[in-house]
Amino acid sequence: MQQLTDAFARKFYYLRLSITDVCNFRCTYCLPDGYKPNGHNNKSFLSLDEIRRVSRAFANLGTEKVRLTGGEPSLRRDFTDIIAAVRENPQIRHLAVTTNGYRLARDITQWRDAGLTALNVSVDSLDARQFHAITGQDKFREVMSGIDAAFDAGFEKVKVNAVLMRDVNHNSLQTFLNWIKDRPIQLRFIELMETGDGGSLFRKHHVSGQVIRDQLVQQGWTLMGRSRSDGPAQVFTHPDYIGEIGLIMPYEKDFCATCNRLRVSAVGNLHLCLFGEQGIPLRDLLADDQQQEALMARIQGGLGRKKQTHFLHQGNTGMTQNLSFIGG
Ligand SMILES: Nc1nc2c(ncn2[C@@H]2O[C@H](COP(=O)(O)OP(=O)(O)OP(=O)(O)O)[C@@H](O)[C@H]2O)c(=O)[nH]1
Ligand SMILES: C[S@@+](CC[C@H](N)C(=O)[O-])C[C@H]1O[C@@H](n2cnc3c(N)ncnc32)[C@H](O)[C@@H]1O
Ligand code: SF4
Ligand code: SF4
Repeated sequence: MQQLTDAFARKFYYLRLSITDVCNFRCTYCLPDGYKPNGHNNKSFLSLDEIRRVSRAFANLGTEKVRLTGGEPSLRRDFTDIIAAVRENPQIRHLAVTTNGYRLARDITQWRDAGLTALNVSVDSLDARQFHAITGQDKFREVMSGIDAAFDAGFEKVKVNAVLMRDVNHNSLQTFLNWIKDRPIQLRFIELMETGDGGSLFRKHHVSGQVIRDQLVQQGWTLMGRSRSDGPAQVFTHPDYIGEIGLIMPYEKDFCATCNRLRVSAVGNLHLCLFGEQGIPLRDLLADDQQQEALMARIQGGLGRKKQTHFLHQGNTGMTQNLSFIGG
């Protein structure tokens, strides 16, 4: 087996697999007008067998972690079967999902039993009204009980994502800190990223994670190390807190130097970067088991075209209109 490696000697251990574009939330920074079908109907998202084949190919190329994302991945009726199918590969030791949390309370035990090992939930505000205003859904309490249900189901840690927005939640650090003081939650502030649809929101609300980092350091938080299949967050800990704080700062210098992940969209295109071009079609090689070698060769070959960084500083968001179609 040859580990996936690009022209800049970065190695790829982590696949982010989108399984649907559909979402039931309308987050202001992602799908402010809600999900609109984009030329393909729901049936055209990767089938369970196609997901099985693509995850097998990546597993054989050294992938040790897969994240299921979307749209809202838990909207797939076969979501539990998808978890089990990806876990058929023993090389994939970590299987995570990123979710808006609306199905957690009902289904998390089932997902864990099927082989889910890690959970990231998006919660931009701890104020129910503000949560509603940001997501378009009055479901703060349901999502909170979903997180409790995850601990009850045996998850030792839950990661929570909050998109950092000026004049929305950028002054809420203390509220989040109080929340994680006695809870094993890694609360991550994600810098708002510009997308094709989100230019004006970005200009209005983008704020650097530096404002949070300065406060953390001042209060005695310290930076932890990262392992090879971790996401890009800088993670901080503090002796008085059970929880942790993560900062995802894609505009910071050298953010892309440690890129360790590739993406496959819900229609089966390989994306070399979150802000890249159209993607390399894999789907014609996912129809049966006979084409695994060709599939692996195409993934490996495509990787040669991966660029060193994103081009967000130049205002170039690639073809990424919003993050729902590729899963962030
Ligand atoms: N620019 C950029 N942003 C990323 C990248 N990976 C993750 N992000 C951002 O971080 C958000 C949160 O990612 P998650 O899905 O929670 O997972 P993660 O933090 O990457 O990974 P884990 O460490 O596995 O939990 C994504 O939705 C993106 O907004 C990346 O490679 N590039
Ligand atoms: C696209 S969503 C998909 C999974 C699921 N629907 C959810 O919201 O967790 C993945 C992550 O992307 C983040 N995200 C979406 N648009 C973003 C943007 N413009 N800038 C930064 N993060 C964004 C969301 O907050 C969420 O944590
Ligand atoms: S961030 Fe997630 S929950 Fe919010 S609209 Fe986008 S895909 Fe849906
Ligand atoms: S922006 Fe692109 S190159 Fe940079 S870390 Fe993210 S996926 Fe990798």
